[in-house]
Amino acid sequence: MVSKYPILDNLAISPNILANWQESINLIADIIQVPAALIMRVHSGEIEVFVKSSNDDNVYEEGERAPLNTGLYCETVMDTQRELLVANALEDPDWDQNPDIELGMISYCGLPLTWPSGDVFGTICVLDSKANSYNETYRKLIARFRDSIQLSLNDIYARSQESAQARREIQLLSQAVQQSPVSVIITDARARIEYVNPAFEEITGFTADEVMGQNPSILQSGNTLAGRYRDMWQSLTGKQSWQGEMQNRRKDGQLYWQYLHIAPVLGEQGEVEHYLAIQMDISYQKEQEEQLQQHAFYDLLTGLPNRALVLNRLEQCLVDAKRNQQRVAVLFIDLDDFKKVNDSLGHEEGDELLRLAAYRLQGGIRRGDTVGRFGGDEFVVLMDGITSSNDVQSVVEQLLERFRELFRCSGREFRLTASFGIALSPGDGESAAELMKNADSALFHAKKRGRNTYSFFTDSMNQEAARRLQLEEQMHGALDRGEFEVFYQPKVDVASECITGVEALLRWQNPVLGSVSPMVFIPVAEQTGLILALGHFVLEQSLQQLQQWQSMGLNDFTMAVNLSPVQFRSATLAAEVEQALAIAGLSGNSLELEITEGVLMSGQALVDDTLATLTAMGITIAMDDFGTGYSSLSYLRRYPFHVLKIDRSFVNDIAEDPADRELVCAAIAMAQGLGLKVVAEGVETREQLRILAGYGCDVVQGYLFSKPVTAGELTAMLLEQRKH
Ligand SMILES: Nc1nc2c(ncn2[C@@H]2O[C@@H]3COP(=O)(O)O[C@H]4[C@@H](O)[C@H](n5cnc6c(=O)[nH]c(N)nc65)O[C@@H]4COP(=O)(O)O[C@H]3[C@H]2O)c(=O)[nH]1
Repeated sequence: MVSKYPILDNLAISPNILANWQESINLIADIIQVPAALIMRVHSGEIEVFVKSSNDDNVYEEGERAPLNTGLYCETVMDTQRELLVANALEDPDWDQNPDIELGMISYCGLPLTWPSGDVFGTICVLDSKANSYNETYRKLIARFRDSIQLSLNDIYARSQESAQARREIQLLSQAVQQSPVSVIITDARARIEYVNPAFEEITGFTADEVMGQNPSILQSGNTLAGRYRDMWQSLTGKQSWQGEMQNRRKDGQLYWQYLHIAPVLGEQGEVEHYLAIQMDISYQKEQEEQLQQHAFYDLLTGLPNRALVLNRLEQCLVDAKRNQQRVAVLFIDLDDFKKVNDSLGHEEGDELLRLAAYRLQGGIRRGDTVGRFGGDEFVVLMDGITSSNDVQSVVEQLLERFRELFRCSGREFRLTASFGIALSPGDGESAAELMKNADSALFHAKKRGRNTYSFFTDSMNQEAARRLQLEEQMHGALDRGEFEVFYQPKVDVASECITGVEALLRWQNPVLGSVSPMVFIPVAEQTGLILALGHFVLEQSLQQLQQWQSMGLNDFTMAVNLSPVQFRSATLAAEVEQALAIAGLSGNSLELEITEGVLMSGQALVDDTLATLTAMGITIAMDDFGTGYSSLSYLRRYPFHVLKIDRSFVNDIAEDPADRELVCAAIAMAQGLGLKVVAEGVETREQLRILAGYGCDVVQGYLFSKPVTAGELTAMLLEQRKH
């Protein structure tokens, strides 16, 4: 049956409140002295005796229900929502038929009870078996009890609303947990699993049933450091939450990375009742991270630690070494002439060779030491736990030994050596930066000593490095400041002792460093790249000078200009020379270019092409410093040389040293056999000249005739010669 009022009869009334109401109803019955005081509760189509006064003569039974629409007093109260007072039903034609009369109840006084929502609860009422007008005091009393019951109803209603809200929230939360892509585990206080969500099942491969009651340690991979678990339990037993990364194992044995947030759930007394763990599978992120790490800290070509990681490890080694009162060695390694080999090999094979060199280094160091690649052909070895330099020396010698074996790459064999610079903490530096710098200086020194060797750092190298730095600083902008000047040294025909040519030699006069030898600044300019601008300057200046001399009628000699191997790496060299000749208005016949073995060793096609173009322009090509390299002879045959310049180191001792004499004699004979003109450098004495003339040397150059001089001085010399 549909109720005629909005009713809310499903809300439970707690036993506490019921007990309260019972007391109130008993009190009302006592005070007003009636056989029945009642709280009635409406249901759909019925009304229930909800609480009744417990006096013996009460004719109503608790829980007893009567149908509505039967003319009950209470129904009228509920209908009108007002107080009803019937003093004597028997005498009241409106009430003389009501069902309570049958129970002997002929008077009634009642008030409505409603929920705060407006739904009807029922009534509070008193009934008497005799006529009763319920004076003002009684009616107020009933009203006061009604108000108090009404307050309870308000409370019950509010709380029911709250718990309904809470229920809704819990429902929502549990749905969220169920559907969450994040794995959720709830355990009891002893870490036995009580709940896992579907994401857990999916990530771990375990079903909820399989893990119930188990410890989450079933997921452990054995790869997470014990310290991490200790750390976690320390937080949890301290009732703190913990978060971190762990590597776990799925049911099928596969490893995965997870980010874990675990928190204790505390009871009302503050004791741990559960643990709630949330896990995210971060394997993918981890993989990305590792890749980034790999890129950031490892060299892609060789897989060795890169500069950043090596420096990092060095810092760490230095801290440990200080604590243990031990030393750290830094070995700076550079592959000798790798550039040339690389140029002749091509990129891929060059890379392969670097990888092979990296393996050799790796195979020659002690376990625990670090080999890193600094870029290019530079490597670094870090050795800790060193007590003396002997420890390092034996390792370096072993490494040099490993490099003695030929490298095999693309079916070819290569000899590739390495130079080592060594610095040891704390003597050669306390910081990573200082040690690296000093190992680098030592390497520079080893290179200067002829490569394929090693040098320990010394203080004098420091000074050398400082000087080099100063040199670089001063060289910067020196060309624009006009600090460079081209000097000229005559070349003299042995038979006539006439000047048949001049060699352009660069001079640098710096306000801070004074006069700097080209032996010193040319290698630095080659390394910094400044040689390109310097080379261009010399070419331009010397050709313009030659043009001036020619315009003065001094035209029966050539101009020799030195070219650095670095200039030969530029594809535009031949064009540059051609342009300089054109600007000076000269033909190629008046120019001689002196190149060293270094240019040819790289063996690249570019060198062949450039030399061919230059020769085609009528330019004379001279091999400079003959005798100082190893393969000069084969190069002589292979390339289009016109002139051979015998290095002054052989000429120097020619009068005293029979071996040098032999060598020079053989060189001249061979050059002549190949149709080359021979120029001997560094002739200082008549005796040397006599010997050279005896061997058939064509031209000499040296202090005997003149040091390199300014253009003005040489003009005077040329004019003087013309007179004779
Ligand atoms: N002791 C002694 N030395 C003599 C004698 N006659 C000549 N010399 C020196 O021998 C060197 C000959 O030049 P180099 O072998 O081409 O050797 C040159 C050359 O390799 C390089 N260089 C000089 N100018 C240039 C340049 O413009 N470009 C390039 N790429 N290199 C240059 O620097 C080197 C040294 O140049 P310099 O100091 O001018 O030294 C010059 C010259 O001054 C002598 O009788 N006794």
